Amino acid sequence: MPKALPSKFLIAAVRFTWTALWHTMMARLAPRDRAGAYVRPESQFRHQISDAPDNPYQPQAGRYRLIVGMGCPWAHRTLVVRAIKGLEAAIPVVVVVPDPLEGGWVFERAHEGCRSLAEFYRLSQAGYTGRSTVPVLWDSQTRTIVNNESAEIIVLLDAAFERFAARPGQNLYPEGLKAQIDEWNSRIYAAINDGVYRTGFAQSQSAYEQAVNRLFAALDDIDAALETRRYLCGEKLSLADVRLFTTLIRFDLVYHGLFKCNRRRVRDYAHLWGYLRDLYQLPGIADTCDFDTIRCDYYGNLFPLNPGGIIPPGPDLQELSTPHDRERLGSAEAHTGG
Ligand SMILES: N[C@@H](CCC(=O)N[C@@H](CS)C(=O)NCC(=O)O)C(=O)O
Repeated sequence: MPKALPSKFLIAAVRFTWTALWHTMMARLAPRDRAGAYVRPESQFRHQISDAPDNPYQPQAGRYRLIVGMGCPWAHRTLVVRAIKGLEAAIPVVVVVPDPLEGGWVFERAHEGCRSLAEFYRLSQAGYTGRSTVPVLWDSQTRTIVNNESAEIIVLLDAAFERFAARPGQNLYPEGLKAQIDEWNSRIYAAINDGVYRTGFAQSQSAYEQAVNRLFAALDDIDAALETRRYLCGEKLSLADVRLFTTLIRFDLVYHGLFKCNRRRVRDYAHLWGYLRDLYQLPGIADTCDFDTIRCDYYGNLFPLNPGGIIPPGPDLQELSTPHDRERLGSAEAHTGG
């Protein structure tokens, strides 16, 4: 005998309780404004590494550590720049993984005597109560966090470690293109990098619709722009491409399903799909992409978005390695010099 559906009283009670709990958990996971839109907290450690004489954080090989979670798109930016510049030997990486019960990051192996990233933040700044996010650029000499804002870490990795880079001269933020890169960055950040989170973390229908419309309008525009230029700023790779890449590479894998960004997939776009394959196939980049971890981190750990914890296996990403035919639009190098 098939079982009857639950009674309407049970359905009403469970709906009420689950919705209330969902809003409570979402409010912790994703702070929101009054309209239910996600508001990302500000990063709090904002020092620079440079050879300015009065700066305590001087460029040195082996002194700094990059702390990353392999699922995180913001941390992924720093790994991509590290790979493009050839800074693997100069700046070792320390990996953290999500702890589903604690709801935060923990070290794969205890680091500086800390098990969790939250303890590690407090080691750097006693009494720290903000979010313990990745990426973190850590100074092992002063045992302090230099910077925990990916947008700044990638600029300083590009500029400050030139003499330790295995591939020096790859300039991802050249003087002459700064204004153009900054313009792309602000559009891409709001509508796409943060936009997928604003879509997935929306706590009202109207906040969701606003974010998802803005996201796909931006993707449509960029797809059109990429018809005639190989990269966002023309022939040469720049930081704007790096910032777009780490969201695009996660798009069909997790944002399309889990974050309800499902109007189209990247692979449905005429030019974005070839562009993504082009970036993925640049030397060293595929090694920075850990698809299993991305899938597990998002589907397995964002409990309020996926309470059943089921992790889907798809999509098949083999095609990322197929020819993209974008060489015809220009060279694959970043700017050299200037
Ligand atoms: N603005 C930061 C955001 C970094 C961020 O939100 N990282 C997430 C992982 S994808 C995180 O560590 N979240 C932990 C938390 O919010 O407690 C950056 O770009 O560096």
